[in-house]
Amino acid sequence: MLDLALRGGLVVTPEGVREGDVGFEGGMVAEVGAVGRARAERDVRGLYVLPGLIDVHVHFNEPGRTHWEGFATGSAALAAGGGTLFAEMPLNAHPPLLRAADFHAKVAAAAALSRTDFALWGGLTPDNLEHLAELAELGVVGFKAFMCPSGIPEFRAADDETLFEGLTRAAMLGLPVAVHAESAAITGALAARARAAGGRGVRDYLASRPPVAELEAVSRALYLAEAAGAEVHLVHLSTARATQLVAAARARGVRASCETCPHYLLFTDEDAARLGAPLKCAPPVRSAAERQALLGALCAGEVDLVASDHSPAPPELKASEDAFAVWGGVSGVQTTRAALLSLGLTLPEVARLTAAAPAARFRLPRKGRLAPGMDADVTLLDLSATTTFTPENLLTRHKVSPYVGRTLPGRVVATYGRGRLLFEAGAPPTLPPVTGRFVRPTAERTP
Ligand SMILES: NC(=O)N[C@H]1NC(=O)NC1=O
Ligand SMILES: [Zn+2]
Ligand SMILES: [Zn+2]
Repeated sequence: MLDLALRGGLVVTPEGVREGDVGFEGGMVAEVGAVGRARAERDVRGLYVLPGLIDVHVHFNEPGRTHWEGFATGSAALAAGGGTLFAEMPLNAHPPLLRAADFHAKVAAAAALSRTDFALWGGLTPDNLEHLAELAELGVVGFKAFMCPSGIPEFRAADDETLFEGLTRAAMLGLPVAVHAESAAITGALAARARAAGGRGVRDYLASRPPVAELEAVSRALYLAEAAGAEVHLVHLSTARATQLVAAARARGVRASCETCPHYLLFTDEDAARLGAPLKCAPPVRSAAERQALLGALCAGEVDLVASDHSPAPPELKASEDAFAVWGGVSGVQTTRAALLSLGLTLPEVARLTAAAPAARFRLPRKGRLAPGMDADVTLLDLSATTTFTPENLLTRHKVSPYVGRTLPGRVVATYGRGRLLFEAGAPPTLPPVTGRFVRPTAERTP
């Protein structure tokens, strides 16, 4: 007998939408279609039933900067946006995750506080090449490197030599390297020049990180990965041309993938000038023409997946009049699917970009699809409703976000993680306490 039957929903897979039931048993999907008897029933007629969102790029900043976000609030906000798993970046926490000794405190905190399941990225910096193997052993999904300053002094940028050596080692360990690709030489020189001339405005900041800084660094990362025989994942691409560089590299056999973020698809430089600090990020949001081209690349299948790059900070770090001094990072862990739906993407496309593709790319076992034997990670979505995001319904620790005041399509009615209720719209915030589990990637498949 099933534990729970969701009856009569519109079940979404990357292949399409079919009316049917979904049955849970022992935390897994047991049946899809017409399912048998269950101890509990939920009528979900008229609701879309999607695989839980997987966000492979968040900064929850715990331990050490829990006052910036933390696992408890970050994962609650993720679940409220339909999310069931996140992969957390190694930086902004203190210490950053650079060696085995940093791992245990982080896993303990996440296992105690996270509502959703979680995976972890290790770091790749000039300080920890000798520690990549021990991090792989502990189950990180890959290694994150910055080609420019990260904003966190204790997480140093990888010079080309470090990146090449790190890629070589990662290849031997069977893990990908995720790269923040902006040229330090270009952005550093342009920022110094602007500041010397007294530039402090949003436009000055945007001009200091032009598309060519991304394109040059993406090209370099792809060449280094190719020479090292490594898997490389280009994070938060902000231009269509960068996604095309990745697609071209893949066509010549480089094991490369890429992601973009909702803020590059929804917002432009005009919005940055108007909204200021909530929309400051690196790379920055682009012109309307660049935004349109990136959306075209996404629709043409040149982007593997979408992640939030949720990187919040306390309001006082988002308050300076100097655009260069403001913390760079967008708070968006709760809004990814609403944002994608506002762009006209179909539900199967959304399910692919936010669940099936990230699970497959990072080899997350039993995640990303609604099928028998997979984890019962499910979002119930009412597409006849909209959501207006407010400081009250955003469950993040801080409420500085470019999405505040925006009305976007759909309303998350409930989220289940391994069959347990993680979020229920309208329910008091005291849902039964549940915590997530650490997810390690499966071994690389031999070709
Ligand atoms: N350190 C950190 O979170 N940086 C992120 N913020 C941002 O806007 N881009 C990033 O890489
Ligand atoms: Zn980054
Ligand atoms: Zn990031």
